Amino acid sequence: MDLTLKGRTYVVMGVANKRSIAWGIAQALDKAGARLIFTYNNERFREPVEKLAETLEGKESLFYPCDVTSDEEIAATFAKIKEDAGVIHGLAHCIAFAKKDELDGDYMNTTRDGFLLAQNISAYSLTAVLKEAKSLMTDGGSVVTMTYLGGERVVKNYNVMGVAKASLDASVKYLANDLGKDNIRVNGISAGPVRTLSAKGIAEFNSVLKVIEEKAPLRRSISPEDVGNTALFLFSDLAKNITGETIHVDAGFNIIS
Ligand SMILES: CCCCCCc1ccc(Oc2ccc(Oc3cccc(O)n3)cc2)c(O)c1
Repeated sequence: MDLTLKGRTYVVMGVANKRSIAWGIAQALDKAGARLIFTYNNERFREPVEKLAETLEGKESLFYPCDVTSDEEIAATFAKIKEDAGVIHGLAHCIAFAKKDELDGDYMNTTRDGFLLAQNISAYSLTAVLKEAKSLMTDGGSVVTMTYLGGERVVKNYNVMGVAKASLDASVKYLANDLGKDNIRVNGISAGPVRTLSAKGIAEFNSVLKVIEEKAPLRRSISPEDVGNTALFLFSDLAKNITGETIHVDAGFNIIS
């Protein structure tokens, strides 16, 4: 029983650039010997992701477009992955979006469109992806998605994304229940603030990062590598009886008021 993923294949969804949490996860899985399959939202991301993948130890990475708002595209992408790779052993879902102007000010300003968009991309997409991906996990599997404290309690400005993360957190549990009989585990990682491309969409992000470094029990911020290491554990056999769980990788910030 160990942390090696040699001979296993994982899908990593949501690498945008070298600062992405998804890239931290990819690097950890690569170091553990996994073969990686990357999906990206649109062609704009294909080249940067392929360039990053060239720096990995593993040289058999595969790349596919996947706009998670399209059921047809998800089905087509996983059909191609099934054709090209056959079996996958897990999937990292690092995808979320909300309108920038709804990540600032009063939550009450959320529009019906903005609410549904955030739910569609940041929460339902995990269910939509697993509908297609589960049939490729014939050896069982492990699924990890990214969540945040703002879905458990009010974090200023996180607003509509917090409600979407609450929806994602509940989805993790219902999906874990449905997929347990197929020996597929579903867990969340609740990461502390990381300075990513996505974080740029949140008002006053920098001040939240500063508060963490001053108030978190461990008095420091976290890195994509920290998240990658926890994801590696959740994908490994060491976590074989953990499902429906969310692990906070946030220097302990979630335990304080
Ligand atoms: C006020 C909260 C500070 C800590 C936020 C930590 C965090 C950082 C980034 C997170 O991921 C996203 C992903 C998409 C997203 O929506 C965006 C991002 C950029 C532009 C845009 O129009 N929408 C907002 C946050 C996330 O879910 C949580």
